Amino acid sequence: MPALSLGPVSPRDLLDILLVTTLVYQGYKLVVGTRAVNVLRGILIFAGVWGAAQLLGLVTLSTLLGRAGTVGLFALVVLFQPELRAALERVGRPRGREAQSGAALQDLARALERLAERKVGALVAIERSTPLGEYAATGVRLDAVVSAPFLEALFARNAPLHDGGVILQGSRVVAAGCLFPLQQSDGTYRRYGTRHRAAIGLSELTDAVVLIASEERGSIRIALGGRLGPDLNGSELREHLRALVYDYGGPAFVAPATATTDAGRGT
Ligand SMILES: Nc1ncnc2c1ncn2[C@@H]1O[C@H](COP(=O)(O)OP(=O)(O)OP(=O)(O)O)[C@@H](O)[C@H]1O
Repeated sequence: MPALSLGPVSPRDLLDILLVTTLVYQGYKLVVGTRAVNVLRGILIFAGVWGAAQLLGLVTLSTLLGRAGTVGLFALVVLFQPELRAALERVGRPRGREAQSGAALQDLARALERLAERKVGALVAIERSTPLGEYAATGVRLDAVVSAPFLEALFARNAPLHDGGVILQGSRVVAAGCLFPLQQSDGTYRRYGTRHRAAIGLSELTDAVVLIASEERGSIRIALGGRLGPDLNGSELREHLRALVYDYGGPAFVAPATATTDAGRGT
């Protein structure tokens, strides 16, 4: 059997390979940490079965999967419109935006602690890689330095912007009174109230770190990657904020290992 010859590899081929590799890696970075990663896995399985059907000459199956794939592509664009918009926004965003300062996180933790102690409900989303601009647009735009008294004032009962969520970008409060998407993909968190489900919902669609101070239970929790973490005390909250936000180097984050479900409700 003659040896397989690939011919000479030109600098243009190398550039081509390099660009495709970069494109695939950047694509991976865009979807990791969002619900799109599961869909990507589904697409790869689908493509695998389709490829195998073609190799084995299973004409009916491969035709069927081919047609379904074309329709599926359009369905994906409709289903993942928010993620696609966020991804394009992220690609076009200028680099070098303000980093999250340790002092802002300390203030945030202090505010959450005080609010939870007094059983005042609060919902705060910290932007990481996925831009939260579309959610900020549902509330009132602000551009304020993060400080504990300011955050406490925002969520104070009867304050005009206490309803809805606050969005932090770097060490600035960029919006308040924002509407987050409610979690609804499965029944795991159905028994939670809307504040918790809004936090889980946003964390499912983006890689934001979402903090909740519960009005009912006086507890603090973090929603991340579509999961709700356990109750946290002040020092645990600071530790999590340091790891998830301050030391955060990219989109590959780890969801809280001790995430709880309905079983944790009311404990
Ligand atoms: N989609 C949403 N986006 C942002 N905030 C929301 C959304 N839905 C509800 N909220 C906030 O949650 C509040 C209602 O919280 P609710 O008591 O239903 O939830 P909960 O999860 O039980 O929270 P808590 O433990 O604090 O009572 C609303 O007043 C509003 O401030």
